[in-house]
Amino acid sequence: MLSRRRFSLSKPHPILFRMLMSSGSGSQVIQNMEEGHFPIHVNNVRSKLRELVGASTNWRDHVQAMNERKSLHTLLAKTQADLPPRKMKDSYIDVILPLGSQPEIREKYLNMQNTVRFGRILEDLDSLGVLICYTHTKNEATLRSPLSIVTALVDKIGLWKQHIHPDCDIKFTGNVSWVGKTSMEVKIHMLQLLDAIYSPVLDATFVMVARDPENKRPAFVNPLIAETPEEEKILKEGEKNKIRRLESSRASLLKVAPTADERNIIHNMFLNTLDSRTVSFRSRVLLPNSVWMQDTKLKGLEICHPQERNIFNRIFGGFLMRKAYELGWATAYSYGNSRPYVVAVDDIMFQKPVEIGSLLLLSSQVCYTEKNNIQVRVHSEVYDPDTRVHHTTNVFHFTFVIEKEIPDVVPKTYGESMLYLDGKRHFDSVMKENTT
Ligand SMILES: CCCCCCCCCCCCCC(=O)SCCNC(=O)CCNC(=O)[C@H](O)C(C)(C)COP(=O)(O)OP(=O)(O)OC[C@H]1O[C@@H](n2cnc3c(N)ncnc32)[C@H](O)[C@@H]1OP(=O)(O)O
Repeated sequence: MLSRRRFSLSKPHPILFRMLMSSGSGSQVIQNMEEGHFPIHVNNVRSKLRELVGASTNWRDHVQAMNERKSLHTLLAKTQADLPPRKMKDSYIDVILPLGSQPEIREKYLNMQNTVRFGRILEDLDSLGVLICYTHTKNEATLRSPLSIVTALVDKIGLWKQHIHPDCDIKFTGNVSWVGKTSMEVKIHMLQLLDAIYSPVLDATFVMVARDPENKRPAFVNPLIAETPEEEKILKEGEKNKIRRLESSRASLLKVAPTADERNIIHNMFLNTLDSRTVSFRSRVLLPNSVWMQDTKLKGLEICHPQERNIFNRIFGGFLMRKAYELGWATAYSYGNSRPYVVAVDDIMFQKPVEIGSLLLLSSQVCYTEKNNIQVRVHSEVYDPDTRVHHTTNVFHFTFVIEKEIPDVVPKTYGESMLYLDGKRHFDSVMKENTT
């Protein structure tokens, strides 16, 4: 079988496009194009979402809009079996981001290196993932949806390309790929028009959760049925993904001790950094070409203004991802002294909603390095200055690559060693994914 090496610093592999087209997602793309689906302009995704939940366009009307949503409680299903099953193609959506054909929208997406701001793409992926779920759960008989659909997890985003061109059209396609009782897995593909052909840029898997109109309790979503053996396989993969997520949560270093191999790695690093001139466990020295993990940190603060709200009057998940990504990118940049390129994003768990008005503290650090790869972890928490209480809202994991040699990051404390091992687990899973 061909190696699906998702990302390298070399030119994109021409075979990738054909592979995508021959995989489940690709044939879905062709099938739906043939069935005459018209793409939605990216600027219309948010307005569609606003209409679906009846969100206010002005902040001053948000309380009234939320009160109106309460009456939608009666539309919620009592059991999942009360809802009609849906097919994968029912939630299929094409969205166009016409950077090539509509130059006026480029500005928002442009970075200093004349490529596309990946943080903006994260925002679009998040809104699109939610719209796909609303399409899956749509009840033609009602204008408004009683569901509040929120992002629970960015399972993974793997990039096929190093550069995203700022002047070529982009297309997103996606559909619901697995359904639980109240949660939905969504797969999204992003392609860019180069030399008259759409080539893959990235693949993303999100998990969205449906809640009642007030976003207080979980709410049932329509079951999903497979129509073809290919779709059956996608459904089974979704089930496996759910099990994998549970297993990795059980094995979290916050809950259980590291494995024997991992303990060896940490102990060897500890021995390598003991000062041979003193007979002390406390005197530590860095090997050449390495950096203490504690010296790799960058921090940021965001005041969460209403402008960044989502349709449920909380802070938009895509905005949180953009801010975390940009801080993570700057962390990798200052660590490697050279422009980093994102390879993968994985396992971003949205643990708690961020309320409007919160002070959001972002803290980023390099937690693992291997060859010219940098694994960055960004922790975000909200802080209430009145009570001085902190709450973690998200942990973000980004994998970057740099075009030159970088120093090794070295943990000093036990806590940092756990961050190192967690970073290594994330990096290894990204690499495994890239080569299978
Ligand atoms: C107004 C103008 C605005 C303009 C437009 C703006 C842009 C448009 C914006 C559009 C909107 C953009 C979007 C935004 O901006 S959404 C904003 C970002 N996201 C959030 O704020 C979510 C914060 N987190 C939470 O609220 C809770 O943790 C949630 C609700 C997620 C879970 O809560 P809780 O833990 O209590 O849930 P439960 O125990 O009852 O389980 C319920 C189900 O959830 C499944 N589950 C849970 N966690 C995970 C996980 N990590 N991986 C996989 N699955 C997970 C679980 O298996 C179960 O599934 P099932 O077995 O039932 O199937």
